[in-house]
Order: sequence, then C-alpha cells, then structure tokens
Amino acid sequence: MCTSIVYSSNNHHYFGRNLDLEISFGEHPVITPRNYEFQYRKLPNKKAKYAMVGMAIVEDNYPLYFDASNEEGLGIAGLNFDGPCHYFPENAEKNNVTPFELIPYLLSQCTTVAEVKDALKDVSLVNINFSEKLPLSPLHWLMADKTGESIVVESTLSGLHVYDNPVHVLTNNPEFPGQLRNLANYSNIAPAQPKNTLVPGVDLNLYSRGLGTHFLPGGMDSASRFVKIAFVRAHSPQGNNELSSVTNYFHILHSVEQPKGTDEVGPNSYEYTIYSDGTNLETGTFYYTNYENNQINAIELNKENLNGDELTDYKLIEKQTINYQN
Ligand SMILES: C[C@H](CCC(=O)NCCS(=O)(=O)O)[C@H]1CC[C@H]2[C@@H]3CC[C@@H]4C[C@H](O)CC[C@]4(C)[C@H]3C[C@H](O)[C@]12C
Repeated sequence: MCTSIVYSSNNHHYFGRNLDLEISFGEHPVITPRNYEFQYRKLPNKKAKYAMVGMAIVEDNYPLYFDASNEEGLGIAGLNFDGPCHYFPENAEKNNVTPFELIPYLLSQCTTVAEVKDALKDVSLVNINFSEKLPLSPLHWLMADKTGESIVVESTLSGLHVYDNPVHVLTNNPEFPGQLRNLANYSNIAPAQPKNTLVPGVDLNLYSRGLGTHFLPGGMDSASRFVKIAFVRAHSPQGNNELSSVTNYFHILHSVEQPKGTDEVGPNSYEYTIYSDGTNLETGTFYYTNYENNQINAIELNKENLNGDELTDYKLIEKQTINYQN
C-alpha cells in the first residue's frame, strides 16, 4: 500500500509519497538529465527534454521511477492498484505507453496537469512488462503541478480514466470515485470538540481533547489511510518558510506511516513504510526520509548539470543520526 499527497504551503507545493511494502527493491534517488534518451517500446526514442528527480531503480540504464518530479514542477507517483487495474493489448489508434514508461513519457514532455490531460487523450496503457524479472505492476497515479492542482489516472476494463482530485491525496483500492464517495461517511470529523447532539440537555463530560476525531480511521488499509490523510492534509497549517513547510509536509505523510509489525502480508512478512519523499515543485528540491533514518535528506535538482545524457544515482542515506546531548 502507499499514500501520495500534494501539500500547499507558503505559495509552494510539495508532492510525493509513502512507499509501503514488505521488501525494498534497492530504490534510491535518481536524476535524469535533459539529454538522456528514453527508448520506448512502441514509440520512437526521445530525449528527456525536461530533467527529473525521484525514487527509482535503474535496470539496463533505464530509470524505473516509483515517483518523480520534473524541473517544470510536474510530479507523478505510481501506487499499487491491484484488482481494478487493467492494461490493454496494443491499440493501433493510440500512443501505446507501457506502465513503466508513463512517468518518463509525461515528465519529459509536459509541464502542467492541463498538458498531461491533453497528452493522455491519445494514450493507451499497453500490457508490456519491463523484463521477465520485472512483470507488469498494477498501478494508478497521482499527478500534480506547481499550481497545486492534481488528478488521478486509472486504467481499468472500461478504459483510461482521468479524475480531478479535490482532496489532493491518493492511496490504493478501491477506484478513486469510490474513495471520494466514502469520505461522506466521515464528513463530521473535526479538529474541534464535538457538540452533544446524542442526548441533548445532558452534560456529557468531554473527558479528552480531540474527541472530534474519535471516529477517524486509523487502520493500515487503503480506505482508512485515504480518509485519515485527507483529513490531516486538509487541516494542516501552512508553514511560513521552507523549513516549516517541509516539516509539516512530512508530519502529514508520517501520520499514515506503517510501523513494522502492524500489517502482516505473509508468514513472518510485514508491509511497512520504507520511505517517504517530497519535492518542492517550484525549486526542484527533493526531500526524503526512510524507515531506518527519519532525518530529512535532500537533493537539489538545479545544483546538477541538467544538460547531460547520463543518469545520476544517489545513495539512500539509511543511517540514523542521533544527536546525543550529554
Ligand atoms: C509495489 C509498489 C507499490 C507499493 C504498494 O502499494 N505495495 C503494496 C503491495 S500489496 O498490494 O499490499 O501486496 C510499486 C510502486 C511503483 C512500482 C514500480 C514502478 C516501476 C517499475 C514498473 C515495472 O512494471 C515493474 C517494476 C517497477 C520497479 C515497479 C515495482 C512495484 O510495482 C512498485 C515499486
């Protein structure tokens, strides 16, 4: 399971995700520069044009991005969508893009969500896997730009769907319209203490602060995380500088993180939040934490020479740093 958000603060927009899984693939930050040539399976090869940074594994010199943002402030994250997800055989009328190509395809040619919507009109997600070792993965995507606008893209039996996303969050199943519908069940959840409408006139002792969130879901499942992150994000204050915005951003994502041991997926196997990342879509600074190391690490896209044609890999910093004070 995974969770992805766009958080707007201090006129900046931060986009990224939690990656929840039981094993790590060896993913790490990767920058693709403008002159890197993407080889497509069913489309002509093309240079990246816009540089991008995100979490990926690199196979045969190809960046398999889990999530990434480009220098124009467009961000995309792929999240598990097992069940409803359906990819299609090659369609002669469409631009056939494989699921693993979708992030590079859009980030290398689009700058805004509006441009993505336009590009997607001609796209069909074709059922071609990267390699025998890396089969097709059922994904859906949250996409956002530096205006803070966001959309969800889902390929199901009925075709490719693009939904405007008024709550700016995404988790996993069910399909996005179902997740939105479910929010109605929680519409009276509030940061404020509730009013007693249960037994009017009776002086109920509000024994605790935070009773307005008593029924906020806290489960590890995707429906619970969707409600919780939508609530936390919607009520999160803005920061007044980069540091406080980034700090708030990670508090929002970490509010739905999965600690080890709480989500069993097999004998002695537990899904947990492997990493959390976020990019400032205006400045191209990519931030991340991971399970081992909750200090925030950063990579600045614009500090690199973006005119090259070779990928740049960064080691994931996984060593926890404790500031001993005596
Ligand atoms: C599994 C992850 C989602 C996390 C999640 O939701 N986990 C719940 C598991 S469970 O449902 O609870 O069991 C997703 C998110 C992004 C994906 C990669 C995208 C690039 C590439 C695409 C290729 O086609 C296949 C290999 C590839 C490296 C992908 C592997 C895997 O699919 C990744 C990591």
